[in-house]
Amino acid sequence: MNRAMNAPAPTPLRAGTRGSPLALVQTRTFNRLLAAVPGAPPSVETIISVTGDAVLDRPLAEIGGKGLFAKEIHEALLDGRIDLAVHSLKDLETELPPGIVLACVLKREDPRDCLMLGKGCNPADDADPLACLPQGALVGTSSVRRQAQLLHARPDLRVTNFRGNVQTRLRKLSEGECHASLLALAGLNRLEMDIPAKLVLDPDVMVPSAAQGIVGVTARASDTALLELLAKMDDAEARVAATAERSLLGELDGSCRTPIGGHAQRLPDGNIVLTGLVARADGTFLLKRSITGPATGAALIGKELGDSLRGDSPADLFA
Ligand SMILES: NCc1[nH]cc(CCC(=O)O)c1CC(=O)O
Repeated sequence: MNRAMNAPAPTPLRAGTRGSPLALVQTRTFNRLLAAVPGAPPSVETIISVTGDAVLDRPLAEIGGKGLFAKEIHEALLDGRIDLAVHSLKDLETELPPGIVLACVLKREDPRDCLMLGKGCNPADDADPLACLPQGALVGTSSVRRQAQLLHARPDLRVTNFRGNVQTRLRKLSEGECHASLLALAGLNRLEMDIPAKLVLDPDVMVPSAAQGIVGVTARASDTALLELLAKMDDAEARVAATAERSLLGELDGSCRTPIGGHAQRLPDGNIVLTGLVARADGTFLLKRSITGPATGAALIGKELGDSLRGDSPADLFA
């Protein structure tokens, strides 16, 4: 029997995604990885337009934070308009709506933040990477986490709200609207974008956001066959880091106005070290702590570190 002629083609999976260039690249990467799983149906992208993408003139924290990007996508999943959704995991709330699960995470891109440098900034100094920013420099970022760490290290700096894509930022830098801008290296790498002058900041200079650089895929909890398929795509290393970092974030329960960082790394002995950070947006308070433990206890480690950071931070930083 000729299967190609008689068997119906498998129904393609509808992969929900935001329409931004980064979201589309990530979704296409997912589709390509899925196609390599034996027996998997094809997956086609379905763009869901979300509120967060339409409002560019105000900081995310002000217009409603993380939930803003995912809400419409969760609804599409629960309505059955899509079968799964591909997200930047750092933009996904730690507690997913009932009926939705984090089905798999993909191999992590570089989790570090990077400075896009404009006129007057010279990446030179080895000992102090931030020394490339001139005294009193104006830095564009809409992230309270990046702002807090910057101002804590360099109280002379000034921060201005800055969102938008890389091209917009490059233009603003070249027009002298500010001296430098901060963004996630993972985004640049995924878009295969190089920028004229940049400085990558190590996590001990700038603690990244929980799950930065990790793509996460959500699906309906009831869709057991699909969950089984997606589980085959789960990257164990990224899963451990995501579990530790998101558990830390969940325990801290900050509003999105609270600067919080979380970064897990694997040690040569197999344990993980999780670094967490809580700060005040103006940099006047900053607490950073690390904890080590077994990868199998990633969720517990995150919870313990979150507890400890919260216990020693001003209460008004938390919801
Ligand atoms: N908050 C927006 C966002 N969500 C994910 C990324 C980059 C990719 C990633 O971190 O996985 C970015 C851009 C940025 O923070 O510069």
